[in-house]
Amino acid sequence: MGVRFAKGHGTENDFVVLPDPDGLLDVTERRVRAMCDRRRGLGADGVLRVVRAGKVADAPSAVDPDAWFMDYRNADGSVAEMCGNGVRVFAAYLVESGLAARGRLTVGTRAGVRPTVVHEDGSVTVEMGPTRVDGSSQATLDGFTFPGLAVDVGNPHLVCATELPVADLNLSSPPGYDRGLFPHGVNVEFVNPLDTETVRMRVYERGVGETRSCGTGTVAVVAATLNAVGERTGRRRVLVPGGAVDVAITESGSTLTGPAVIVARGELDDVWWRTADQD
Ligand SMILES: N[C@@H](CCC[C@H](N)C(=O)O)C(=O)O
Repeated sequence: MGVRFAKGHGTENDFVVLPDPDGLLDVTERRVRAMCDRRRGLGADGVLRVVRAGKVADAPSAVDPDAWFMDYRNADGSVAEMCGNGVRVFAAYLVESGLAARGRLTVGTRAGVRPTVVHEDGSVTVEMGPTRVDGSSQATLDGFTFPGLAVDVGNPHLVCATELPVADLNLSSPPGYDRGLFPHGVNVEFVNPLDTETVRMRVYERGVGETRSCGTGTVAVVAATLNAVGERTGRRRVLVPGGAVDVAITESGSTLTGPAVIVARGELDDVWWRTADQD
């Protein structure tokens, strides 16, 4: 019997979903890298293990041990605190698999509890928690320097608004950043504010590379965009290469609304799973 999986995406930020309610799977860094590899594996930006919080050693104590926990890994095998698009796909998976009813449900993450609503049209709203603007910094890319704002959304972001069209940037190699300020790495967003309702963004994700969307990144971008015009609350539509999401920043937190799609379900070959840990 192979290892069950599903494949899903949220605005083309794609994930392998691994159902493992009792925490029995040994999801090693090597296996994550192999699953996410687009040639020798299934191909994905990350892995979402679906497990009861009580079975996860580093789940925060605020998460009910019986709650579903999103054990998120980046494509390079590293663990990250939060993944906004991942929570939408995770919630859609729970509903489509009969593990939770459509409507309100709660997802545990390393950044804390994320209340979520799966809507009738398949879109998902996630309460993303508070955002924290941590001050100025800068990124470098292709010989250019981009002033930016550090924003924490449970995971670290550096948001760089620029007049250069983001579509023209070369994100084939990682942007440089201040390693003193971001000792554990950072997700870097490049942003063109378009009008008072819309911004366009591209992202280079820590542990992955350029992705077609980053949910926590879109929230960081809206927090930084509002900060730049002296506002603490507001909403924006964020255009990403993989589609569009809607973000609201309120006095008490933030929400992210966007699509979530389950593409396929299947089984990883047993021999492949065993050998994937040996490379
Ligand atoms: N794609 C995600 C963010 C995933 C984690 C990130 N790469 C990190 O290391 O912090 C999202 O949708 O938020």
